[in-house]
Amino acid sequence: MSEVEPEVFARYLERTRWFGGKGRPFRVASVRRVGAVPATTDGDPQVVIDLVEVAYDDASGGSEVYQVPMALYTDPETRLDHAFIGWWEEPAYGWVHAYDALHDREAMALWLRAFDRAAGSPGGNLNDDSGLRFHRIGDHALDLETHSTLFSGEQSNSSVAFGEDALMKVFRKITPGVNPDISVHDVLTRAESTHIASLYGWLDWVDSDPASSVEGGAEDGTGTTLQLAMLQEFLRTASDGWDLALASVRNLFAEADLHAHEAGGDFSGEATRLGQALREVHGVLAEHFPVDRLAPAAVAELADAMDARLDEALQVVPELAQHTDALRAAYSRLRELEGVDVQQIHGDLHLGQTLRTSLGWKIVDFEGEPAKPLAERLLPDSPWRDVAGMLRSFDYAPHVVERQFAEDHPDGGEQRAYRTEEWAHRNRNHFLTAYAGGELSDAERVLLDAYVADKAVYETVYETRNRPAWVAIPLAAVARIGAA
Ligand SMILES: Nc1ncnc2c1ncn2[C@@H]1O[C@H](COP(=O)(O)OP(=O)(O)O)[C@@H](O)[C@H]1O
Ligand SMILES: O=P(O)(O)O[C@H]1O[C@H](CO)[C@@H](O[C@H]2O[C@H](CO)[C@@H](O)[C@H](O)[C@H]2O)[C@H](O)[C@H]1O
Repeated sequence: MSEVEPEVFARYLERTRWFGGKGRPFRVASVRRVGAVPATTDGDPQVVIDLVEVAYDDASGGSEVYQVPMALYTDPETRLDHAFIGWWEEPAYGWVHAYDALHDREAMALWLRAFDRAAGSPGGNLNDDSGLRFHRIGDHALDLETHSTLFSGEQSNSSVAFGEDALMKVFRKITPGVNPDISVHDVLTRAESTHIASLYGWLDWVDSDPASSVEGGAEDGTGTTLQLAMLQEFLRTASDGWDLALASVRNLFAEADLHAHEAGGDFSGEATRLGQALREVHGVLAEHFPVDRLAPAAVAELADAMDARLDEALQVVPELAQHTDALRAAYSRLRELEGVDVQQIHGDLHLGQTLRTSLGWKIVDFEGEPAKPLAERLLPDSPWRDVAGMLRSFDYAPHVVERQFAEDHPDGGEQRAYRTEEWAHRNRNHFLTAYAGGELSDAERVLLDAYVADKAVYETVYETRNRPAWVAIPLAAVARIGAA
């Protein structure tokens, strides 16, 4: 048990990018020490992991658990001032200064060494008395001479690159049980899929305290397993698919007289390759995870779920009200289907989850939609949900650039609007044709239309909450569904 005052963590959480409860009234209900990363020399810092339970005091209520790994030093480390959490007396170590361990190269080197030692241990597992278990798969030899660099992007988790060799993602919001990012990467890695970053290992903690009842936990006979971190191949030649798409649109806008297929930086070849990559990944997932066919009653439930999501969205985005008939009609057509094939999918696919490397496209982040409960994210779903996510992204990219251009160049709006639709249409078509391998059947079209509508509604809520200036993009898509 940690001796830290809960307020210390509350103040720290509010300062981080990854805390999902910002803006909501909350309090730290409990702090639990799960263990220490094994030190290898006397000079190493103590690296400990706490789980911080946050309880919300608003109408929605509920609670969440966040992982806070810390590097503890007896003297202040000014190089880590930006990652300072607090100072307090620890029963085992005395007075310590605590820093977020993800910012500390010394602490990260210890994690990497623990993963490395797991590779040489029986079964690829390194267990310590506290219940921390480092697992390794494959035969990649980790480069222990590298320095760690914490990614600085807007992330719901925290990723640290070890040179150009490996990437460790530390999950921040912790839900008991299997983390699909690990389980899906595990399967795709063993199946030698060429469109993902290979999994090198992961870190679990087994909660063997009988007094701690963690709901939904995966019991393995010795306790409840919580998955804390994932180590994988670092894609060193990667460019973000979203950034590449934006660059392509900018090229098109800069060449006012050219069509999308004539402009430099045409994206359609990449869209085709992305469609092929997704098809391959879905194929491997279907081979290795359960597949099922939803009977009409279950398909009706799918339509009901979309209706319910729209009902909730209307509370946040009242502008949706004028389009509800068209949206509900798109969902309702699902009820006419004789069945729907479902399997393990990505669940939250968009261009920002794709990386172009010298060896082709890679798909990352198989955790599913962050806002959904874990049990829902683990359920098989239609692959057309992923396809719809990508189609929405091909719509977003040119509209985002169009908005940026409009700020700097008030003239030429009509032509840019034409170019925007041209780019979106061209790349959606290339992606879809490559994915489907030909014309879509009527049933596939119904499924795809429903998922596209559902995703656009989700996006209106996401943008209203996170980037209100962008809500016009998905709202326009919803309006187009109404006009079709
Ligand atoms: N294996 C990898 N190699 C290099 N960059 C990666 C790799 N996996 C993810 N990324 C990049 O790291 C960032 C965060 O990854 P992501 O898995 O989406 O994290 P989160 O779950 O926090 O959203 C993204 O910019 C992504 O492009
Ligand atoms: O990447 P996350 O899993 O956190 O997904 C969330 O954030 C995404 C934005 O980063 C959001 O995606 C939406 O905006 C993208 C452009 O920034 C666009 O390409 C996507 O098509 C659009 O949905 C995603 O919806 C949200 O879940």
